[in-house]
Amino acid sequence: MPRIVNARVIVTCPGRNFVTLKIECDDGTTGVGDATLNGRELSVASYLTDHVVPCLIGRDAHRIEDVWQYLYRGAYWRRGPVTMTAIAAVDTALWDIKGKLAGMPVYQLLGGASREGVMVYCHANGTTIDDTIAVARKYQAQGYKAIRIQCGVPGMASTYGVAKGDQPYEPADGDLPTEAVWNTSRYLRVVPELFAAAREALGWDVHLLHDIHHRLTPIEAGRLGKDLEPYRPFWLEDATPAENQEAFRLIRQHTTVPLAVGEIFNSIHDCRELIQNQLIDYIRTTVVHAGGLTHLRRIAALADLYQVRTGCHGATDLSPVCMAAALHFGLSVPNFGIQEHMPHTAETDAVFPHAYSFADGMMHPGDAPGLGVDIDEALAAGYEYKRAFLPVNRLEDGTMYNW
Ligand SMILES: O=C(O)[C@@H](O)[C@@H](O)[C@H](O)[C@H](O)CO
Ligand SMILES: [Mg+2]
Repeated sequence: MPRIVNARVIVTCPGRNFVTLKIECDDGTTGVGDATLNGRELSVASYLTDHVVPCLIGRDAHRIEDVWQYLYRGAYWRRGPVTMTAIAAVDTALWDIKGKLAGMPVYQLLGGASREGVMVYCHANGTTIDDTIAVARKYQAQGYKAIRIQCGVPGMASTYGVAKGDQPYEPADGDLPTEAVWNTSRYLRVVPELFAAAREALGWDVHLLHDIHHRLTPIEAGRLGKDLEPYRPFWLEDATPAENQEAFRLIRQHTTVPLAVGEIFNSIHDCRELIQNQLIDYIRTTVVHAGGLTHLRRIAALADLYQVRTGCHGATDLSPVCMAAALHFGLSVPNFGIQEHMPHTAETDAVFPHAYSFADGMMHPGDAPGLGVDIDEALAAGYEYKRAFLPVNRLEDGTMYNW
């Protein structure tokens, strides 16, 4: 029986902060789990160091389900992004260990491959519509079959999803939260123009996605959905804040555009009504924030009953460890929809050597035993944590709004 003898929480910042849990067994086998929560990294690092790691030492690393239940029920204060990210890191690391001990890639342990590869979507963004289309053309030429398009809003200094200059897009951009300003009516005017231009330039053989990022009311989202129907979006994401899952009923009444939600969810309870009432088409929960592979499989199994497909979050503030785990999951899960893929920087990839690969619009986790990813601890040690907050967002009259 592989007994857990050590677990290290590694905080590193190769251009942006990542938190990784590395679990070590008495036979030397190790496993890694992503524990990164953008803007709240140290909360999870402390939760793991102070409240989880002491309870892991001496446990049987094979008992993934029992450890999951121990950490979930044993916390008493259930759920929440910090707790579920910490549990996810442990869960992911134990699946990595189990795969290594079995000599099999994790997707084989999850039931084997259900497809040849995992279709991914990338991000095309630009200050203007033309800039966005130019980036989208580049990705289309690289073979991506699905592209998320986001552009600046005329009259607004900045907007969600649009990088500054030629820097890679990184929202956590300040030692304290930067303040953005939002204007819904300007936004509602430019997005249909963006989609019209994108269809004109890119044609119909590419999936086009868009992230509203929690910024519309349900009826405004219904309006935008209606306006975009002629352009057949693959999905509209985070149309409205989803704490009130019922709100999506109103959007559904006004548009047939597929809806995706869930990157900020951390358990099945956040999405149960949305799924059971078929108020969404894709569930975005991901390995690192929704309790790991063990819980994500439960969410996907519920979604499958209601013809809801997966669309896991995959931004660059989720580490390559999460990306690897998501690809094993995406290769195997029956109701796979699509996987987000924002390529990490070379600096980050060097810290997290991995086996996953991209070709012809799809990714594959590789066949290395376990997850096929690790953390180079010596390299990681050279990148000191640098506090960074996600922005806040206000309306033009100063009212706090959703970022
Ligand atoms: O769909 C997405 O990728 C976005 O919603 C993310 O970029 C999100 O803003 C960040 O992950 C927040 O840290
Ligand atoms: Mg999003």
